[in-house]
Amino acid sequence: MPPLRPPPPRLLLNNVSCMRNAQTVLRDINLSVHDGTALVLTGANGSGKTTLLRMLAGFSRPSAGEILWNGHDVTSSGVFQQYKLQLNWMSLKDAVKEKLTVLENVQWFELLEGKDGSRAGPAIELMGLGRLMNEKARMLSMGQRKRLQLARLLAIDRPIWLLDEPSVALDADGTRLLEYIIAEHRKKGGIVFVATHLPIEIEDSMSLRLPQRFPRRKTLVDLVH
Ligand SMILES: Nc1ncnc2c1ncn2[C@@H]1O[C@H](COP(=O)(O)OP(=O)(O)OP(=O)(O)O)[C@@H](O)[C@H]1O
Repeated sequence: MPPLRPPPPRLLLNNVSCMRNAQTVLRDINLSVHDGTALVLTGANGSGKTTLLRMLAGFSRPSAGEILWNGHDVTSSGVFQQYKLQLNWMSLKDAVKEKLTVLENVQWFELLEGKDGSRAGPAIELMGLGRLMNEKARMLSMGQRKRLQLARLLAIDRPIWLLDEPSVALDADGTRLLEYIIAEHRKKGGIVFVATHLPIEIEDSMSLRLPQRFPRRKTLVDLVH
């Protein structure tokens, strides 16, 4: 019997580089990402974390190399239409509709997906916003808005999560909840990318620290130490 081959990675980054304004932001990134994987991206401000997430989302094309999903280039037009349905993107621009209630904000995303809106309530409850379900979103604090974004992730339920600074503004409880939903998502085979400056506990995660792009100059912080 021939030896069993490991399954091909769900996502493969082959020598991915990115230029911005004639400067190299990312150089030769290589990653194999299988179902259930979490990757924590760290690095100084401007090191390219969001840029990499945007490329993973297919929003921008690598200037060299390729990103393959099931062996197909994610930026090729036929593939992108399918690939984008796999993605749940969460960024600092939260796209929360201030005039809608918390519930409507989540249901609206679900309806855009062609779903019936029934997952919104349980997702909001899980994220600890049950008592605010019928409040207008403009009433929410920063951390509550973040929890609302996380409720949207849960309600839409796509396999690949691209999370840019997901724990900013969350309290300790909120961060634990975030860690919990990431763990549960991975148990179902979901893939999670997290770009962060804040500590986050994700069991068996891969980590990628992007190098500082420019030699560091002396800053005020150096002068006061
Ligand atoms: N739309 C753009 N056009 C040109 N350059 C850009 C654009 N967006 C980002 N950049 C540049 O790309 C580099 C990487 O930015 P990016 O936002 O990916 O960094 P980051 O690691 O996410 O930073 P931070 O920790 O501050 O969020 C920066 O030098 C930034 O100025």
